[in-house]
Amino acid sequence: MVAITIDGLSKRFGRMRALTDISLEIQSGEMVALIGASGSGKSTLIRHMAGLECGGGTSGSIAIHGEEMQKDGKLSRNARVLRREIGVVFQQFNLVTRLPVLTNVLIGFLGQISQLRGTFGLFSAEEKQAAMRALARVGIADTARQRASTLSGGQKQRAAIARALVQGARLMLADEPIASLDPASSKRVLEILSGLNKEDGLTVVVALHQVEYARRYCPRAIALKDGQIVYDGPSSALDNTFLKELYGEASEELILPDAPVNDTPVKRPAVAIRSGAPALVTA
Ligand SMILES: Nc1ncnc2c1ncn2[C@@H]1O[C@H](COP(=O)(O)OP(=O)(O)OP(=O)(O)O)[C@@H](O)[C@H]1O
Repeated sequence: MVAITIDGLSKRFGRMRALTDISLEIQSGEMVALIGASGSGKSTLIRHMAGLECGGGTSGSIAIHGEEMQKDGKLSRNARVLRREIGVVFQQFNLVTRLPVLTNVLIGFLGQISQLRGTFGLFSAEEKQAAMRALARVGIADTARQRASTLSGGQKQRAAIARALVQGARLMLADEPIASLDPASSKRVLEILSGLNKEDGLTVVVALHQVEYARRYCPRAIALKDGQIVYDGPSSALDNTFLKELYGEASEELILPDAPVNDTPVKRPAVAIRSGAPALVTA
C-alpha cells in the first residue's frame, strides 16, 4: 500500500518558492530520510504531508493511504480523520512541560475521546495502560510521574514519540527530531524510530541534517535543494561529491560529523527524477 502520494506539490510564501513541483510516493513500511541544506524545504514538505500547511500559495495534491489529504491548498473533508493516522514529531518536542509525562502521552488520545473527557482529563484505565506501554516501548516508563520539564532532551523526544504511538499513528513524520540532541540521545531516538519501522511496520519519514544518520538508519533518502527533489534513491549510494554539492559550505559539518570522510566515489543508480531536474541528480 502507498502511504504517501504527492503529485505536483508547489508552495510559495509570497514571491519565494519554497517547494517546486514535488512528486513522490512512499510505500507503507518504508523509512525515508529527507535531507538537504537549511532552507531547502524539508520542514515545509513535512508540514504539508501532515496537513499542517496548506492554503494560499500551495498547489498540487497529497494523498495519505490512498485518500486525498489536500488538493491545491484546500484540505479535504476527511483530513481530520487522516491526521489521526499521522504522528508528527518536532525538534522542539511540543510537550506541556508543567504536566506529568504520562499526561503528555495521554494527550495522544484526545482525537479519539469525547471533548468532555478530554477537557477534564478523564482517561480510562485501559488508556492509561496503553500510555504506559507506549512509554515502555520508548524506554522511559520510569519517568511517567515526573513533570515533563524534568526530562532530558532525548527523553522529551521519546515522550513525544510515545504520544504519537497512543494516537494510533501508522505514519510517523519527524521534523529534525534530533537537531537539539547530543550524539548518544540522537542515536537512541533514531534507533526507536527504526525499531518502530522494522518491528511495528510504521512508515517513517524523518528530516535529518546529518547525512551519516540518514545513511545509517534510512534505506531511502530524498534530497531537496531549493525546494526541488534532486535525489531519490538508496541512502547508501549518496557519495560525498554529491553531498558536498548539496550542502555547499556546510558539508564538512553535516556529511559525516562523527566519522572520517570517505571520498571513494560510489556509483549511484539512476534515480527516479523527472527530466529537467538539476545536474546534481545525474548518476
Ligand atoms: N511561514 C513562512 N513564511 C515565509 N517563508 C517561509 C515560511 N516557512 C518557510 N519559509 C521559507 O521557505 C524555505 C524553506 O524553509 P523550510 O523551513 O521548509 O526549510 P528546511 O529545509 O526545513 O530548513 P531547516 O533545515 O533550516 O529547518 C526557506 O527559504 C524559508 O525561509
